[in-house]
Amino acid sequence: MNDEVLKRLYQVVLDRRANPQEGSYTCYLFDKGVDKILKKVGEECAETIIAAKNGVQEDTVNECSDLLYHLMVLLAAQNIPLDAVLSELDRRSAKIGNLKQMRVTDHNT
Ligand SMILES: N=c1c2ncn([C@@H]3O[C@H](COP(=O)(O)OP(=O)(O)OP(=O)(O)O)[C@@H](O)[C@H]3O)c2ncn1[C@@H]1O[C@H](COP(=O)(O)O)[C@@H](O)[C@H]1O
Repeated sequence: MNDEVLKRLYQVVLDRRANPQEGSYTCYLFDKGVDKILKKVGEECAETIIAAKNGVQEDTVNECSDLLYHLMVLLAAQNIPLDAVLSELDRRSAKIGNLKQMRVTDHNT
């Protein structure tokens, strides 16, 4: 396992869209359209909340995984590269890291 897994999953999702395969759940979602994909994102989000509230870590991990997969399908359906989200997260972590560093520096002067 490594942190490239989301990128690989996104590539598989793109490949399913370009090369439809029988029995593929991803193709089924693309066929149904964006409203179905959004419905699934909403369902998986709600299931994640319920699992977390119940406090069973294994269930929460499973629901978060379902949610991330469906988010990958949503990004692909909207023609948004995964890198757009990863870059935004990267930008925020640099910005927030800088802000924290500035607060520490202010505090020490
Ligand atoms: N990560 C996933 C993944 N996570 C969840 N799911 C599917 O998401 C569905 C969620 O279950 P639900 O009970 O909510 O939905 P359902 O009743 O099956 O179907 P709906 O009619 O409600 O949509 C299940 O069918 C799961 O199999 C996934 N399907 C595929 N992937 C990845 O996508 C790749 C390609 O899969 P295929 O497109 O199926 O070849 C796989 O190798 C995996 O890496």
